Amino acid sequence: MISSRLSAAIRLPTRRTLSTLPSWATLDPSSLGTSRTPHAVSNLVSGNWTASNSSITIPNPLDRDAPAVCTVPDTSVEELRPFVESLRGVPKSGVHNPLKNVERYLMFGEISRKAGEALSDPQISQFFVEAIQKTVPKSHAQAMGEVKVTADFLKNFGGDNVRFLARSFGVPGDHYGQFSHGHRWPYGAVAIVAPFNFPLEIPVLQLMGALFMGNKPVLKPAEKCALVMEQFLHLLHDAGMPKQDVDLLNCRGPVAERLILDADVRLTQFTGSSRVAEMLLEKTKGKVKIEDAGFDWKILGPDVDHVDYVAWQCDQDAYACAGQKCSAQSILFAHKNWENAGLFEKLKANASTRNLDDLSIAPVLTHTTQSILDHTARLLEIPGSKVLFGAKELDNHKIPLVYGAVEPTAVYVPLKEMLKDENFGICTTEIFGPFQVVTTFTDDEICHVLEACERMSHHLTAAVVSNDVDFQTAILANTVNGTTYAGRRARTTGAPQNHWFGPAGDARGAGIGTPEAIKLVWSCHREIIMDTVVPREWVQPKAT
Ligand SMILES: NC(=O)c1ccc[n+]([C@@H]2O[C@H](COP(=O)([O-])OP(=O)(O)OC[C@H]3O[C@@H](n4cnc5c(N)ncnc54)[C@H](O)[C@@H]3O)[C@@H](O)[C@H]2O)c1
Repeated sequence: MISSRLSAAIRLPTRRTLSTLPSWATLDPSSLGTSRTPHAVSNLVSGNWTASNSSITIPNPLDRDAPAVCTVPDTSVEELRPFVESLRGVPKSGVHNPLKNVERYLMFGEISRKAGEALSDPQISQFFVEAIQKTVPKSHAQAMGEVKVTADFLKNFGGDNVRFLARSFGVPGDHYGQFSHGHRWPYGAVAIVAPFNFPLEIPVLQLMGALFMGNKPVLKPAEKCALVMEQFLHLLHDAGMPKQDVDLLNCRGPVAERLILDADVRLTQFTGSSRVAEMLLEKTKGKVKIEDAGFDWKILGPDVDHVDYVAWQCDQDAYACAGQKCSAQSILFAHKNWENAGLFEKLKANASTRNLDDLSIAPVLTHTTQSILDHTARLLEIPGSKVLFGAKELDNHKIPLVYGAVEPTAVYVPLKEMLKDENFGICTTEIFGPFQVVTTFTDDEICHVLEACERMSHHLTAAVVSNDVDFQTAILANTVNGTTYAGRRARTTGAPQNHWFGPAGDARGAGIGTPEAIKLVWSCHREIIMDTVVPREWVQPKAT
């Protein structure tokens, strides 16, 4: 039965007492999707929690017969005025900058430290794990990983580390009294549009970056998981963040777009599909930094070793979180030596251990079962292609029909066929689910593998699984993906707080997580040239 599965996977306490809930919480995650009166998520604008005239009901993603998980404000364009006024009240010079309200750098260092400590508290981390799992089902380990990365990120920016983000530099001038300073300057009113798949990590890392650099952000989370960030804002307020510092807008996409245009938002950081990214870029005339679709490749080089390890990592990269990571392994190029070593059988065996009971496989929230099976069928029209495993609906599930329920799937396509113009597009289309394309190559075909990487449209993550330095260097030197792992343990997934995560090869690309990413996305360069001393002996020269 689904209900017993759910409680096992999510580790629901049978009964939660008030003392086990954080003092700031406005919901009990264990009651989400079980209560006939679902939690109603609120908006936050200019420091006030508000409701909208109508709401969106978020179904229980694991059980179509169960009560809704929550309702989310369906804010209409007519209700945007307070949000527009809040953002229009923010000067272009931001809420703080290196010359204004500098004490706020320290204030955010302290908020970040406290929030990181809070999120590391076992009761609070479990609160967020459950809230994540109820909205975007994923295994306990994956949900806990998301919470831990977020907590570690927040702890990284405690103390003076927020002000260090705004570190300036100076260069001596041409004459006495002249000196130039390069500063990191905020944009003022900014927006963050976040996707559903990491309900906590992606919005928190971008939101804090925006705040650290002196901006006032409005956050628009994905509808399906909005309750997670609603609760996190309560945590931030408890950690000392003024309520006016962040607005939270819950609405459908086009309404958020209206706000961004009407409030003259100076910069939007968008994470989500390429379709929406392109549309927003066009409407805002380019004032968007994007983290969009990931079609991520892994190349297994000729040097075969540690086959079990590599098979395990391939399975995790393709199917953890039901493949709903933008960094998920979308295509595997395996040297023939790996096929001969039995890699594909091991991949199949690993995938077969995944099940709904522990959420090692889970609902797909942006494709239906039929659309994934249709995509598979289209790939199978390519000569020589075949199903390695999967390509079936999950057994015995109650996932709502608007979502997808498919087994971990791998479709083999011959490399030469893949490269044909009529096939390349479909072979390199991101399916945001437990789905990958697999192909093989020989030593003579490395150039074709590189050609495939060159022709792909998105360059987010990649992995070169090889300790053969010649091979590794040839691949790394001729490709561009922004976050690329190399070596026997290389993976495509992994966006911890300690390294850059983001695309390369795209002038509009954003990054997330590190000081470099924060500075790049959330501040611009301002040069202030001090020129203070007119020489006593100055004589007016001829006009030029
Ligand atoms: N590159 C990355 O770091 C990264 C990370 C996570 C997800 N993704 C990508 O996100 C996609 C899946 O996420 P999704 O289904 O939530 O994406 P999506 O584009 O459907 O939605 C993302 C957000 O945009 C909002 N939105 C929709 N239309 C809008 C509009 N016209 N104006 C403003 N906002 C609008 C949505 O409500 C949501 O909050 C995948 O393609 C995945 O690869 C990328």
